[in-house]
Amino acid sequence: MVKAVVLGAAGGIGQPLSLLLKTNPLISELSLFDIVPVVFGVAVDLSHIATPAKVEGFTKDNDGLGKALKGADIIVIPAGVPRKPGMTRDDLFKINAGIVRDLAVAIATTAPKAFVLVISNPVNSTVPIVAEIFKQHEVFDPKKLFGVTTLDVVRASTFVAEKIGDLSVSTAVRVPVIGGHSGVTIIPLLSQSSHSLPANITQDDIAALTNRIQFGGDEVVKAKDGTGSATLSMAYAGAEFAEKIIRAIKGEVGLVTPSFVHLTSDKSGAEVVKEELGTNELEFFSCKVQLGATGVEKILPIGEVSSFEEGLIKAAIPELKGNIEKGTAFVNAPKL
Ligand SMILES: NC(=O)c1ccc[n+]([C@@H]2O[C@H](COP(=O)([O-])OP(=O)(O)OC[C@H]3O[C@@H](n4cnc5c(N)ncnc54)[C@H](O)[C@@H]3O)[C@@H](O)[C@H]2O)c1
Ligand SMILES: O=C(O)C[C@H](O)C(=O)O
Repeated sequence: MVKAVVLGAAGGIGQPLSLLLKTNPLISELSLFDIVPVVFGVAVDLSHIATPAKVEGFTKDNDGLGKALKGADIIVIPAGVPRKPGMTRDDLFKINAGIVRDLAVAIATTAPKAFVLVISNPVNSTVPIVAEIFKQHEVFDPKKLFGVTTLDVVRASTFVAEKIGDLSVSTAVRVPVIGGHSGVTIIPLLSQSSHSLPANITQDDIAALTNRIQFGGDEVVKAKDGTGSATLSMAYAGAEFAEKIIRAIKGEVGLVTPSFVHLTSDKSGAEVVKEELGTNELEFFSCKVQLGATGVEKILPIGEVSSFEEGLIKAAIPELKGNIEKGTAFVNAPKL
């Protein structure tokens, strides 16, 4: 029995993500929470699909959030505002930081043992916010908190397959994307791609491909022209990541995926990554993570990278550090 919860379930990501989770036969209960009442309609609509999950919708009324979260195994958070053209993900902090903080408080008090998957931007800051709230409530388990960076991985697979000239290989293409989830903090390791790029590819092509993966979100924001950012591809990526977590909970071994996780100081493998990065100053980093039934089983080394990628890593560290500290300070700043 697996209970999954979507917070922000009536939104652009929330609705298709809830649809994909409803079609996942591993989920037995699906609770949908949003602040807008259309979430009830979304839940009724999905409840007619002939798959095992029992679906229910909740708003804030009558402690809906508490009821939605009760007994949750996995909680996915796409609640919050999306970008418009000209905005950075950090520009969303002002609104989304408070939304994510309040949801984290509810999780800490109602479902502290659940796996928490954060989609709301800016991920580099919202994940630290959740961690700090959990620390304050003494329920922080770094193995169970994930920033969802899967869309970067999905984009990398697609764009590499396009370069190869065969989209049919895209689901098999594996490109680790590490770092964070915004602009230069998104670090695709094309040198570690499971599928070789065409032999005639130049360093300029690699730089252009890297840039497209780093700024793929902007491509969608521009195309949607003021009406939002990636929703459908994000729902696909979120459902894929959630499925991996659920399969791991159910005992499947050997699942590896990049995710923005806490670099704990235990023997999880984080020490090796810190050494590779040449800094102890990052509390979070998107790493290749080996999943187990209790969450992050092992953080895998970054491994061998090209000198171009080494430059990307160096360039990402200061921005990532600032984003993480901003999230942490938001929770811990003294109240005046
Ligand atoms: N991690 C990623 O790769 C990634 C990809 C795409 C979008 N995003 C982010 O996901 C977020 C959502 O994007 P969207 O396009 O679905 O936006 P949206 O505006 O379409 O939907 C957001 C939903 O959140 C709900 N909401 C707002 N406050 C809430 C609260 N306190 N509790 C519960 N629900 C609440 C809204 O009512 C709305 O239904 C944005 O911050 C966006 O930047 C992240
Ligand atoms: O670009 C955005 O703001 C949404 C998301 O983070 C994305 O990568 O598509």
